[in-house]
Amino acid sequence: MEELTRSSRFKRICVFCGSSSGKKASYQDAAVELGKELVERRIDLVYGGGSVGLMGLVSQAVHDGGRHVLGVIPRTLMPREITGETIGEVRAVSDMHQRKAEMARQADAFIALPGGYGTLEELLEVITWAQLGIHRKPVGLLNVEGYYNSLLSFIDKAVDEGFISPTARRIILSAPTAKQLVRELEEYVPEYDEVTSTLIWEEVERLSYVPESGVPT
Ligand SMILES: CC(C)=CCNc1ncnc2c1ncn2[C@@H]1O[C@H](COP(=O)(O)O)[C@@H](O)[C@H]1O
Repeated sequence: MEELTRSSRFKRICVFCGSSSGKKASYQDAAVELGKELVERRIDLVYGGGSVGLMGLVSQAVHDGGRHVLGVIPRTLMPREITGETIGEVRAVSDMHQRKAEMARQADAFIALPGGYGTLEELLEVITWAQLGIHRKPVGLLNVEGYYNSLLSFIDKAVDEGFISPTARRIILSAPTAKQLVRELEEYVPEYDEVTSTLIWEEVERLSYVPESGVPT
C-alpha cells in the first residue's frame, strides 16, 4: 500500500550535494524530487547549509514541505555572499571537520546528489567510516542520469585490484531516482562488521567534535 512509503525508519537524513546547480535540468529536478520524497516519508534534513546550487533546491523543498531543516555551516562560510540565504535551523561550527562530524552525528542515513569535490569528500568520508565500523548508517548515491557511473566503475576496479573488499563495496547503495534510493536505504542491512570494536561513534565524536566553546565534549 502506498501509505507504507509515507513513514520511515529514518528521522533525519544528511544530503551531500553540489554548491553549484549543474548543467542539466535533471540534476535540479532530482534535488527537488529528493526533498519531496523526504517530506513524503516525514524525514528531516541535515545538510551543509545555505541556498547555493543543489543545496538550496533540496533544502527549500524540504522546508516548503514542513519538515525540519538543519544547516551546519562553518563560521567562515557564513557570509551570505558565499553560502546564500540560510533556511530553517542554522548551526555554526568552527571548521569543515566539525561540520562533517556534526552532520554525520545528526543523521540516520546519507545521500549524495550530484556534486563536485566537496560532495565527493563528504561522501567518501562516511563510506570510510562505515568500512571501519564507526557507524552502521546507510549511504546512497542518487545516480541521476548516470552521473556517478564513472565513480562506481572506478570503485569496482579497486575491488578487482584488491584495494576494496567485495563486502565494503556493498556499503554503497545507488539508484537513479529518489524514490528508489530511499527505498533501498530503508531496506539496507549493514553487513560490514569488521568493527574496530573499541572505536565507537561516541569516541569519534569525542575526538573530532569540538563545540563552539572549544572544549571537547
Ligand atoms: C567558497 C565556496 C565555493 C563556497 C560555496 N558555498 C558553500 N556553502 C555551503 N557549503 C558548501 C559550499 N561549498 C561547498 N560546501 C560543502 O561541500 C559540499 C558541496 O561542495 P561541491 O559543490 O560538491 O564542491 C556540500 O555538501 C557542502 O557541505
